[in-house]
Amino acid sequence: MKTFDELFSELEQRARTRPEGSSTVAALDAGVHAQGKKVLEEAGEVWLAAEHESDENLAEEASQLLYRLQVILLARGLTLGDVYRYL
Ligand SMILES: N=c1c2ncn([C@@H]3O[C@H](COP(=O)(O)OP(=O)(O)OP(=O)(O)O)[C@@H](O)[C@H]3O)c2ncn1[C@@H]1O[C@H](COP(=O)(O)O)[C@@H](O)[C@H]1O
Repeated sequence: MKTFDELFSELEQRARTRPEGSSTVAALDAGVHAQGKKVLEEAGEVWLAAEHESDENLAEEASQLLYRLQVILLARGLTLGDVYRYL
């Protein structure tokens, strides 16, 4: 189990070190268009899970949306601090 901030630190490290087989490196290399599509896809899956699926499925879809959101932020070089200042 990890927190949102811990996941972001892990993804920053993946972006820096670019290990073989990392899905984050592949997602970063895919570009902003593909990254944005994934954000929308996972957001839709969260919505559908909230309307029709179990709590467990909703939690899993939410985790994927958080991951995809972090990827798109990271690709633009933003930090979580850049986002948190608006919360
Ligand atoms: N939390 C996630 C995470 N959530 C989702 N995903 C990616 O999203 C995919 C599932 O998304 P989809 O439902 O769209 O499935 P899909 O369409 O079959 O997947 P693709 O064809 O798009 O690869 C997974 O196969 C992963 O590639 C994630 N990939 C990585 N993480 C975490 O990120 C960290 C770094 O991971 P790596 O970069 O892979 O080392 C680790 O802590 C991982 O647990």
